[in-house]
Formats: sequence, structure tokens, C-alpha cells
Amino acid sequence: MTLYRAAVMDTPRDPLVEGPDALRADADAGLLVRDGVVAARGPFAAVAAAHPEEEVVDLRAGVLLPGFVDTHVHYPQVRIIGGLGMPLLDWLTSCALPEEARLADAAHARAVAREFVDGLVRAGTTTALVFGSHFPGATDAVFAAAEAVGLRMTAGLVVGDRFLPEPLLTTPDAALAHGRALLEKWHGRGRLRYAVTPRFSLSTSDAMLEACAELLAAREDVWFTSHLNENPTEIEEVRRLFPGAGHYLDSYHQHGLVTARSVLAHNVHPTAHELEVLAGTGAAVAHCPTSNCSLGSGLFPLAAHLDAGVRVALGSDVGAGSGFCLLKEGLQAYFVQRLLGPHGVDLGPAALLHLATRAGALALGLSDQVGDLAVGKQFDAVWVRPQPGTTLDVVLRHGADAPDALAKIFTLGTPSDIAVVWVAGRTVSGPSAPVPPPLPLEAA
Ligand SMILES: O=c1[nH]c(=O)c2nc[nH]c2[nH]1
Ligand SMILES: [Zn+2]
Repeated sequence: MTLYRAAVMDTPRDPLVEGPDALRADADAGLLVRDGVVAARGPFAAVAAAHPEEEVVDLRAGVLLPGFVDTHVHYPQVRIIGGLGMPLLDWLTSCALPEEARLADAAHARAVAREFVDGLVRAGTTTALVFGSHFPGATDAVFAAAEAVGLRMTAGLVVGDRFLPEPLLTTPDAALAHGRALLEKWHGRGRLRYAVTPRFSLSTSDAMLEACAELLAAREDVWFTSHLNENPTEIEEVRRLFPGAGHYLDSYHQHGLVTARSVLAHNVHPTAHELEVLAGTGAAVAHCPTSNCSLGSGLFPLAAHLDAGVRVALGSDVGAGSGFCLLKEGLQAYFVQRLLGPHGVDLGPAALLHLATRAGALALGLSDQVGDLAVGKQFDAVWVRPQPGTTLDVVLRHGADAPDALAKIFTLGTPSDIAVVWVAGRTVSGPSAPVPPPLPLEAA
């Protein structure tokens, strides 16, 4: 057992519903961790007195937060982060899809999988819903990389049978067979789960979406993820391709793909009826603010989602998004709501923390395990500890109170300020993280 002593902040209650007081901030907390689980929590003096024999790890030089939960991120796109200046469909054609085709090469895919998982944990992400690759071998590689590091990951084979470059195309039968094999191998293994992942309606025929439905029905605890209402040109094209669908969401819903185990990314341009269906089914939306800004997709209507009762969490959407760190996504979400003026939601620091942690856990059906640091939860945590003398270090030393410190962390924090990351009590990034094996590049 280990007794961590730290300033701890988390949001077991929802600040978007209950207001800023929902931030739980303990200036000098003791968290006793046994077998990767928070076994006791309270004022440090009280927990230490009750467990005098435990080794104490003193983290008071920084702030301890729950591990971040990224609800939308693309594994094959790590190396193309930063492709600026294009709207969605141009960016896909000239930037993302050519790079994704390179994952046909197994050694390349393994290297990218390692870079991807490493990028996530260095940024403090301990749980992620991941778009895999169009290639079964490459998707297998990202599961293996996540398992090796210990990342809590839900992912799946990305499938499509139109719009894509030829090497990325598949058929409904092949998608089903490959998806089933990956699901049987990885779903429920350790912290890994499978998500049925059609790329987006634009790249999937009704027959492909029917194959997705068949795979989703294979096991009751399998997840579903895809894209929705990201860009006006995309939406228009989906309307043309699915004349029988009432709207974009309907192209999935008609096949039974929209449920409480569905996470749809973006939804920047929803109709009122789509919000109603999302709320009614319990499906969640992954809000990807840096991606939406970078591709010029639009300003996310968070208020309309919340008013309709739709669950929303954050996604980095790497590689259209500008990096893995959910602190940056939180800040960008805040900026976007400010730009919406009277139509924006007032996102205080507690709301940003919730969106980056517990909201993601809720969206992924994992809130009984992760998302906050209550007793009984897994010790998935990040220690924000800026290097002495950095601007974040300076402003934290002159902060007023806990919400103020949290606002500063979201404003200035980067992966280099995240000193240690734990998943289930084990260090996955930081000084004592296991050194990963060498890249298998010689196999190329
Ligand atoms: O932001 C996005 N990134 C993608 O890779 C993608 N594919 C379909 N739609 C998409 N949107
Ligand atoms: Zn995406």
C-alpha cells in the first residue's frame, strides 16, 4: 500500500449542473492506495494516523488530479498533427488518409502505436476511446501497445467501403470477420474493450452499417463510435447519400447503432431532433475543440446539448486536434464558449476538470471505476508539477485558491508539466515508469 499526500482536486459531482461548488478540493489530502484502488481518503493527518505503517509519498509540490479521459482520438494520425489550413474533407484527402494508408506496413504501424500510446500517457490521459486503423494488423498493434503500457483503452477497427483511398476500403463481410476476430481477442482483456468503428456515414454504405450492427450485437458490452455533423459540406453529402435518413444521426440510428454505449464525435451542427435522439438514447458526444477550430468546423453548441440533456465529454481528435493534452482541449472549449457570447456556456475551472475527467468516464460507462479519486475508484491520476521557474510554477505559487490554481493549470499546463501519471496505481509515465522495449524498426 502507498499513502499519497497531496493537494487533490476532482469533480465527483457535475459542476455544469451543480455549479462551481461541485469542485472537491482538498489542500492536504491523504489517499491510501491498495492494489491500484483508492482504499481510504481524508485529511492527510487522519489517514496517516489510521495507517501509521504505510509508506508516504509526498506530492505537495504539485497538484493531484484524476487521469484524463479522451473520448475521441485517432491512433494512425500522430505523425500528421499540425496539418493546418484545410477544411475537413480536404484535410482528410490530402493529410489524414494518405498517412493512414501507411499503416499497411506492420513495422510502421507498431512504431506509430507506441508513439501514440506514449503521447497519450505523457499528456496525462489514462483512459481513451480510440479510432484504430483500417488495417486489422495495425489495430491489433495499438491494442498490444496499450496493454504493454497499461492504458485503459476502448478501440476498434475503422471500416469504410466508399470515399476512401483504395487501400483503406473493405467490404461488409471482411469488416465483420476482422472486427469479430479483434473483438474476441481484445474485448474484456485487462483494461481493453472493443468499439465498433465505422469511419463516418460518408464512407460507409447501409450494408456496411448493417455489418457494424451485427458486430455490435455480438456482445452486449461492446461500444460504438463514429463521427457526426462535423462540417456543412460533409453533412450535405451525407444527406445526399442517405435519402431515406431524416438527418445525419439517423444514418446510424436506422441501424440501431445509437445507444447508451455510443460516442459520436463533433456534432457541431446538430438539429433539434438529433439532440432529442441523442438524449433519449443516452448516447454521448465527444466535443473536440482544437480540431473544430483547426478545421474551421464551427463553434460547438454546448448549451443546446446540455439543455437537451445530451452527455458531453472532451476529445483531442488527434491528428486534426492540436495535441494529446486535454488541458489544452479544456482551454479551447472555454475559448469557444466565450466566443459564442450570450449563447456560450460559462465554463469555469471546475467544469473544465469535469469535462476532462468524470464526464469522459460517464460517456464511456466507466464512472464506477475512474473519473474521480473517491474511495473505491482506481488510482488513475496525474501529478501536475511544473518545473521550478516555469510560468505555470510562478503563477501557481501566486494563486489565490483551488479554483484559481485549476484555472491556471488549464491555461498554462502542457504535457511537460505532468510529472507522473498512474493507471490503476502503477506509474505509466514519469521517472519510475518502466522503460519501453526498443522499437522493432529492424523488421521494416
Ligand atoms: O476530424 C475528423 N477526423 C477524421 O479522421 C475523420 N474521418 C471522418 N471524419 C473525420 N473527422
Ligand atoms: Zn475524429
